[in-house]
Amino acid sequence: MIHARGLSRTFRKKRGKQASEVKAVAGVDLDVEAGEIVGFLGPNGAGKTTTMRMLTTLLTPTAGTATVAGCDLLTDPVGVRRRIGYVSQAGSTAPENRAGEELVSHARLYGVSTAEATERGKRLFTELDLEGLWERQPKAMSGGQRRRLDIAMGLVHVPGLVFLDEPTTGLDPQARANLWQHIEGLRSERGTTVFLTTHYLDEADALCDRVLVIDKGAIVASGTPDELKSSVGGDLLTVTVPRADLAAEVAGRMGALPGAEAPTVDGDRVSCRVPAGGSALVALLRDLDAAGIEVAGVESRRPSLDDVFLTVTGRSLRDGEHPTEPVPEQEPAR
Ligand SMILES: Nc1ncnc2c1ncn2[C@@H]1O[C@H](COP(=O)(O)OP(=O)(O)OP(=O)(O)O)[C@@H](O)[C@H]1O
Repeated sequence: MIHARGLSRTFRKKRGKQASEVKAVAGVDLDVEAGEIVGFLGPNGAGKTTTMRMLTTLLTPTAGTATVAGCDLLTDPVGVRRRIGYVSQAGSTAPENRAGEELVSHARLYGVSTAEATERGKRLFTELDLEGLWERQPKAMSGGQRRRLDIAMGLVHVPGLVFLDEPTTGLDPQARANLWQHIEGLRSERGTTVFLTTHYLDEADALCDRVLVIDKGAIVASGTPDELKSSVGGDLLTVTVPRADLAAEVAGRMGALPGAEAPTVDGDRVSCRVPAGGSALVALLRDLDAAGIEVAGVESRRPSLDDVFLTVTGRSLRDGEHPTEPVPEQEPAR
């Protein structure tokens, strides 16, 4: 459904007399098969939105090729546009128009009849918890309601491929859960392919068949959430000791567990990665008990997608809470 090779975008920035280049996306190869839900993750400024804007024809690549929904991105952008839905971070509704009318006229642009567009629109309003807001102007809606309206706009023409740029940012937990259900429903009932960016790792874990991690404009990891988590190298075992002077002894015994990586000590906490946390924990507790060493707490934790992030990008996704400032667009560097 999406096949991109060497997709790149360089921006030229001018500050006073100084010109510089930003390689926002640097040679991305990616494949998304029909019916997949694929999550695109990366720290702030990694190149997610730029990649998405290229794949949706809103931005011209400086290099590379892609086919999107069966159409060539460079030679048939109109074909791509007709076959996709795109929900940008900024949204696409005019603040003054009535929500329902806006939705119907959007679907009409794709050749859907008014009757059918109205029926689909009303169904989407119910499913996305927007009932009673058909006549409301977006400017008089809450942020979460507007976000859900944006999503309805991206779906009303029933595209086979939907791009969602941070669809659940700003939604409350209930609305997020509804949207996840809706996205899963799109796939199971209509075979829709979904390509989404998110900052929520639990979302990627729960919703996505596959995850691609981008950092500094390049794909640095890809796989199912489980594959990525297993690639981190085992479960994280943590023992808390009642007195910090016991930590070195515990670290020595932990490091002797089969397949254990070198333990780290942080005050009264000793941690290391082991291939199988459950059995390692039992063995360690027996060993410590036999040696008469008391422990204050133990934990064995499976790697999370955040651990994957830390391993492949050297940063936690939670480090970059603040989105990068948008920079005025310049001509692409050729
Ligand atoms: N129009 C532009 N002009 C100049 N530089 C840009 C432009 N758009 C993006 N960039 C730069 O390209 C890089 C990638 O930005 P992009 O918005 O694709 O990242 P992102 O992964 O979507 O980040 P976020 O998670 O913060 O939305 C950043 O360094 C950004 O500052």
